[in-house]
Amino acid sequence: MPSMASSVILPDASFKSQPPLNVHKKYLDLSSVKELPETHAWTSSKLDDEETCDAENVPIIDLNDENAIELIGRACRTWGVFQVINHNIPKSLLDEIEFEGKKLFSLPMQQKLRAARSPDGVSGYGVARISSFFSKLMWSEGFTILGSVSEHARLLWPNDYNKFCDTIEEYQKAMKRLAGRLMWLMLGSLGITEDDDLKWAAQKEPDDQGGSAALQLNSYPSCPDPDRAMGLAAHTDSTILTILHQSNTSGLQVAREGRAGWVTVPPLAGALVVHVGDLLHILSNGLYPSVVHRAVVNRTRHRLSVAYLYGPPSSVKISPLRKLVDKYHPPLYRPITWSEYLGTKAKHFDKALTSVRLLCAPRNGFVDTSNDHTSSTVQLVG
Ligand SMILES: C=C1C[C@]23C[C@H]1CC[C@H]2[C@@]12CCC[C@@](C)(C(=O)O1)[C@H]2[C@@H]3C(=O)O
Ligand SMILES: O=C(O)CCC(=O)C(=O)O
Ligand SMILES: [Fe+2]
Repeated sequence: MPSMASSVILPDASFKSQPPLNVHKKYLDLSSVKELPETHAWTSSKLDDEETCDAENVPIIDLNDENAIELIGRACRTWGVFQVINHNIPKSLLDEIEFEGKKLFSLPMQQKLRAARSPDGVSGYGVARISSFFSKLMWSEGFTILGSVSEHARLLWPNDYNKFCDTIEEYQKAMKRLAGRLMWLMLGSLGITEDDDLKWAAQKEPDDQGGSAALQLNSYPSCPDPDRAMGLAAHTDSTILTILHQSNTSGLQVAREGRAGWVTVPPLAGALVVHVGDLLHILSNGLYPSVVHRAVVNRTRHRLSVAYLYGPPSSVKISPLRKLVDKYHPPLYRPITWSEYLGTKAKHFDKALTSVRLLCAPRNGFVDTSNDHTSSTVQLVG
């Protein structure tokens, strides 16, 4: 682990009283910085060498389209990401969560640090969890909500947190419904309408299906030197699927399987971005690869995004769906729960999927030796 990581963890108790401003670069108030500090300067080659290629666009899918399932299937196989329209989430709710997010991040640093994520924790205010894998810091701040909203909101706004909580709860409820619907469309496109492996997901009532989720608010202040900064480094999400609402400022980029370069996902008013996550990659036995994505920053505009990170109940074992496995298609991943997977991700980051991969040597003489989950090639050995 980079040496910087160990030096940036503050004891939780130190924020409780009156923490000094800018205690450490990790909690630098980015919106007040006029010049990019060395701690946040990624080598320029990291950004420049990877030419962006916008020749092809991420698919936009109308959920009212009668061919929605097929279109989703194609998007999941080839991109791992698509935008959805006619998703029934009211524009007013998207605007409200954006407003509440902006309000949160514009609080003074001392106030945000009252809700700081503890060193081993998941929820609260802080830098991206994956920061510890990089020697440079990212140009962003985040707020993760897992479980009780009010617990954290109370720390931020001791006297007036109801509005924030109401908006978050309404958003979570609407997203849970949409996530369940999207998951069944994605599974449907794999030919799966019900499955013994997916009892938890059986949709009796739209509001009554058993997934769980985290909500991540991301803030990317305008940056004095955007070409050398990184908003959120390249990663895949440890989810079944993620629903991302990006404000009207672009920044999200995705990598496409087997191709060089980054493709920008342009913000489209009212549309939501859907990512295939690592757990769907596992469920689909690698047919729907999770999408590698990142966020870049810009010189003039502050950007906000809200990610609804959807997964199964935390202790349900996830493994390649039985219907997708046979003697010609052996299971490529071992069973794992969402919580175990998050632990694996925290330890192995981009090698997490590989670390749960089973090495298969079927009798046809092929062995899957790929040690990188972004590659689904099967190589001949011996
Ligand atoms: C349920 C999740 C999923 C987490 C961890 C935990 C809560 C916060 C999520 C994120 C959100 C930002 C990118 C990411 C990579 C990160 O650093 O924190 C995500 C991570 C993951 O998808 O692995
Ligand atoms: O801000 C974005 O566009 C990406 C956010 C993201 O990837 C995440 O929260 O997991
Ligand atoms: Fe992500």
